[in-house]
Amino acid sequence: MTSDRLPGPNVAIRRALLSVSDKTGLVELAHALDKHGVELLSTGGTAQALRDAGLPVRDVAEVTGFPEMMDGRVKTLHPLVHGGLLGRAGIDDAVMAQHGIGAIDLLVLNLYPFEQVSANPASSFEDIIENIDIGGPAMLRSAAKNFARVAVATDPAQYAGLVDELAANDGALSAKTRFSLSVAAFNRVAQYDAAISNHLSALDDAHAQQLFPAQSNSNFVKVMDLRYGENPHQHGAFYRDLWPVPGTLATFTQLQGKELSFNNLADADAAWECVRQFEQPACVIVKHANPCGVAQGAACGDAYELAYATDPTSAFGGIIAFNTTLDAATAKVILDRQFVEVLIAPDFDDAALAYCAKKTNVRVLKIPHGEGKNNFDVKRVGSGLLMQTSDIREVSRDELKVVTKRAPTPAELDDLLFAWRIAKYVKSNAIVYARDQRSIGIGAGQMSRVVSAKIAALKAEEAGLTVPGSVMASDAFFPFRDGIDAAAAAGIKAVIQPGGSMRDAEVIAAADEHGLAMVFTGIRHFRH
Ligand SMILES: NC(=O)c1ncn([C@@H]2O[C@H](COP(=O)(O)O)[C@@H](O)[C@H]2O)c1NC=O
Repeated sequence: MTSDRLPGPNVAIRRALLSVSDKTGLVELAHALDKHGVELLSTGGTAQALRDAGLPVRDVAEVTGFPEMMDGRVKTLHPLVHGGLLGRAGIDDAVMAQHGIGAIDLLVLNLYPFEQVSANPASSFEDIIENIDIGGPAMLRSAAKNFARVAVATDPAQYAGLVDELAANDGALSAKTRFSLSVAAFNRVAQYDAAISNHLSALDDAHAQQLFPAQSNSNFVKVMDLRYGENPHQHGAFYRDLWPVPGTLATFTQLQGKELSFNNLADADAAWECVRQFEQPACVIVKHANPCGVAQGAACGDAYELAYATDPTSAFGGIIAFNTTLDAATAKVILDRQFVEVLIAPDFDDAALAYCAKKTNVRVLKIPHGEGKNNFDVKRVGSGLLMQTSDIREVSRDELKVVTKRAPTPAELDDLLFAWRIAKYVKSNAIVYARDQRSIGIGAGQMSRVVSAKIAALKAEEAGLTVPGSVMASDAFFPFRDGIDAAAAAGIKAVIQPGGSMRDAEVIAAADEHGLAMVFTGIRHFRH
């Protein structure tokens, strides 16, 4: 049942209760209500703010006959308040009259800032507990349950719409508005309770916060239904975090193109996360969640040409991401040359967009740069959830340990770090061949490392690229010397890998035999 089919008349707003922690927009809203002749009831600090603005307001304490007490722990928890919110028109009129309960038609309420206070390391445990709002959620639930007669606003962002509707409807609110406000209120209560539960259930006996709470409660907001899931017989939808991290995929704006699919979004995430790590203009082309070409160049066009040249066959129908503004010349080259599912960039020249507009099917996503990264990564397994901190570890030059007789040259070192950054985004077992800040061959998703190395060489050969002189990155250690032997046979000159195998000595000896330079990162980047 959709909200616009909900039966029910408009409700004239005659009496409102305002009780807000965040006083943004309060006075403006109250003035609008006052203009419509609405009686204003309010709690301590809110009432004071309204009085200071010259508005007529009645204290809830006067209505209930009880003072606010226990430092605000008890203010509105009273039948004269909850009866006023919960009483049903045409059903409870007699009992309300019998007990002198006046109907409240509008609740304007936002909650104690538990999320902000609990996230602040300077907050004491007592402060955090005092910021668990009790009366607020109780009133939100009462008003939201009774949407047939009552409207409830939980966020200053809703006020302007309310004021407009009251003006257009002669001081009344529609059933559709009341229902959508009710859903928003229940959502807010669910978010709030989830935040309290997550915080408290992550505390140990000394009240120190642990990384993983004993119960994990998540809230995601639907961005869109998708045509289908990973396959056409599956259903799909895309949700974002309540507060999306700046710079991540969920902050995208689709500027043009066909409806995004489940796989488009999964691949777009891989492409964007890989490309945004580079400082120079870079391009990443992704197919089936793996980069099939990555390069840095003087400008986005150069980067694209080099990335494309790694594997033109796989690039067909790919997701192409840039970390710089896409210019018109590059847009033209791409769109004239190849079929592309999604184009991603932090910005687009107007002329580039005009060119894209000629290919109406191409999805164009703008994702503004931002510093953020998701803190946690989750994966469903059966009726369970695997949760981990995200793989956001970068390896710096000084952390690299040279383990071979020959140390990498400065140019090899640059390429090793470049290849390492790509390997992090390639499904395991991942092998990346690279030279001069461009990928030469990528072997992904194999069950054995040596086969991934062979595939990387095969890809380079198919693309007509020369392997000799390239470097190799491996996302995890080589269990045997065969991977090094295969790489040396292909002409690889330097290797970057985590190290840590039982047979490291044998692997290092193989590298020395072939005159390779090899560095250990001490960090592994499995990606499944
Ligand atoms: N205890 C109660 O009965 C109660 N009733 C409303 N509140 C909260 O008091 C706040 C507003 O307080 P004030 O108007 O005093 O600034 C709102 O965030 C509201 O959610 C209450 N506070 C906490 O539980």
